[in-house]
Amino acid sequence: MSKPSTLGGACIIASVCVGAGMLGLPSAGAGAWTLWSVIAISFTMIMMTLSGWLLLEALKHYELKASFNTVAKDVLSGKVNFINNLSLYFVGGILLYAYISSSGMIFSEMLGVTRELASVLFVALCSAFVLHSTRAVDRISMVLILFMIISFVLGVSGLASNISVPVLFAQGEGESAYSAYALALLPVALTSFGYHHSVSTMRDYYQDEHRAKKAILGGTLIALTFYLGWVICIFGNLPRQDFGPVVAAGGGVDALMSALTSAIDSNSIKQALHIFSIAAIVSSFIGVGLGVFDYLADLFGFADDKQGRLKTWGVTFVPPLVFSLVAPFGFVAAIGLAGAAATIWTCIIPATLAKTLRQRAPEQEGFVVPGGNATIYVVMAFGGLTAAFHLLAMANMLPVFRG
Ligand SMILES: N[C@@H](Cc1ccccc1)C(=O)O
Repeated sequence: MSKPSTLGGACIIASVCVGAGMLGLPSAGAGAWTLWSVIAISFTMIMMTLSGWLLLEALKHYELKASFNTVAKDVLSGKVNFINNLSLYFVGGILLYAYISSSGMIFSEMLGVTRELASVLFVALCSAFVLHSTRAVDRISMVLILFMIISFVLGVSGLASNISVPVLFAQGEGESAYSAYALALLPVALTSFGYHHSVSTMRDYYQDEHRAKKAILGGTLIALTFYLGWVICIFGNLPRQDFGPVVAAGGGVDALMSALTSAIDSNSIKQALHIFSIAAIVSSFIGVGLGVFDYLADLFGFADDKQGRLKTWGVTFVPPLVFSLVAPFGFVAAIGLAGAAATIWTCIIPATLAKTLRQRAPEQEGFVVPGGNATIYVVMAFGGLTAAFHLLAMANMLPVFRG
């Protein structure tokens, strides 16, 4: 049997990363603008790669089939494990909520129906793939990814040819230095580099931590390239002050697209970007939906037959749909909140697991993340501070850009 290629695994990780987080980056980064957004996004990429590696290091003590949950159950106390599971479910639920809310807005405009009806139709149609089978999700994901790649290349290359360098590198003046706004970008950037439930899959796929490590780095590097290209192309076309209405509308993709639409003339670029944002939302909805679906089926012990799957479908999709119908709130706020919760199981818990297991087996054989215990503490601090920044921004205690 031929060995799986590193690039293949890197593509899996990249496709898990690319999603809602990426769509939220331009609105969340508008305050910090180009230079500080590039710094914040690149720094988050390094931290999130290290935290994935720490999880990989923790996994090396267990059999290849072991999952995140296996290690967490073995190492953590019942209470901490409960919090870990809760944060996993919370992140999945809030992401589904954000996808449903924004697709409701996009499709109500396209179809000329109410936002509520558009949301219900979207959930009914797209969750049907998840309800049917993993295979159906696999098939439709490939089609969507193809659409995403083509429309991204067409749209972004169109934007790239229109970049205005003075707009891109506009400098903050006097009191309102742009750097302070970078802190509020971190939670959204953290969400956009979330892939950690797939670390154990990578290890099992390569049967080797060192190759899995390369695939993870490759995946986060591909995602970083996408994100920087995306942010730079948008910031070079849409001046900072034009983000005011986008931020006021919650930073959703629909608002971003209508602002871009008035800033560019080419119809084909507009179409390509529109298709890209819809394909990205649908594929993330289905991908995250499947993850939550499998997780809840396992948690509640629902059977894998028609009736069991229908029950799992209900607990997975109905709560976020109801929330989005009764209380639709800003896209960027939801993605940031997802980041603030995701920090628990993507940074803090992986670092804790690696630390505990280094103490349990001090001989340090096999894969060890470089940097000693300093790496562990830096990742923990990054995770804790990022959650704190989101809470401070929510309480209006951090500078929040309003255009
Ligand atoms: N990175 C994904 C969301 C995600 C977060 C955390 C873990 C897994 C996935 C996105 O941007 O849509």
